[in-house]
Amino acid sequence: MNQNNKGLSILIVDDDKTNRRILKELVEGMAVVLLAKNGAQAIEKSTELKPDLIILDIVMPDMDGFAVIDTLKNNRETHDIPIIFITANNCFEMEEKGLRLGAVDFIAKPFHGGVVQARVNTHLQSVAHKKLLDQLAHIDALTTIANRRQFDEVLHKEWQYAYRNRTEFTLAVVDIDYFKSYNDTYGHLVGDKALRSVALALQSQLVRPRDFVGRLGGEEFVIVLPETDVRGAEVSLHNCLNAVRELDIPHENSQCEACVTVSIGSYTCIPENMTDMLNALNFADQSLYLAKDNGRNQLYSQNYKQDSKLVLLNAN
Ligand SMILES: Nc1nc2c(ncn2[C@@H]2O[C@H](COP(=O)(O)OP(=O)(O)OP(=O)(O)O)[C@@H](O)[C@H]2O)c(=O)[nH]1
Repeated sequence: MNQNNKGLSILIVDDDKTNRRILKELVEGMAVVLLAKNGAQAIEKSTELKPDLIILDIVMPDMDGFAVIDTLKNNRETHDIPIIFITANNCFEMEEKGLRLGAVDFIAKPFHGGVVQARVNTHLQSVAHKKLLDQLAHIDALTTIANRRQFDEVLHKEWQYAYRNRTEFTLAVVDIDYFKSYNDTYGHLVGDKALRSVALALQSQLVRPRDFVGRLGGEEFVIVLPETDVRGAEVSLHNCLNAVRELDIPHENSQCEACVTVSIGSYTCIPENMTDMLNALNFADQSLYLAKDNGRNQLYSQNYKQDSKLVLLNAN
């Protein structure tokens, strides 16, 4: 068993039961094994379960391996899954065709068990590395919460969801108060530590699975609350204000409290179209400006409705 590949899955596609069993026995120590006995099942399971690697037979009734790879490579959901062809019908033309269609490898039957295991292991290792790099690319190194890149992706996805399903959606921008003077007073390294604590305090208040907090940059964070109306958002965001204040990080030069606090600006709406996404961020920014202007350590909440009420909640 290769510990590095833990948590990965392999889909074995073969119309022959014995082949499926032998291949399963060969690779089951390396990853979770899924099985499909024809092309249609292979496509269904790939789309639904998103395996990390597919071992695909070429000659199968109804839909052969070439048709399967063609379908998977043309689907945005599955086109990145690496595919290894395995076939008794092996000749250079078949191998070339398979590789040109996007397969990462080609194994001829009858196969040698050790060779199959070594090749599968190599591909699983590169999947694991890719996943790790992908994770790192979406995390803010200082605070360990999501970064700007992940925020952009989440915002796009959740905005689209809210637009399609006509659900309310809240976007909030959070900014640490008087952080320049915090750095000037305590030094940049202590400032970094405070940034980390604030990030984790915000994160601790977001309990629903799709709630999201990320660092936009500097001392600014962003919160996405899908399927959340203005009232629900105000409760969560007020909790965020309190959680930061309750960290009780001394800030002797803050002009609003004796500890580190944040101001939050939010905007709640049901998206009217896909292009309004940036306007929502502008509205949340505008709310933040108003919260700062009104004395900091508070939430300023706006919503899209005609009867829009502007809410100011002090943290205390
Ligand atoms: N320690 C630390 N400081 C940072 C980081 N990124 C940005 N900052 C600092 O955050 C401060 C932000 O200052 P300003 O934009 O003037 O805002 P502020 O002093 O918080 O004032 P208000 O937002 O108006 O309350 C600057 O001094 C930046 O250097 C970081 O990664 N680490």
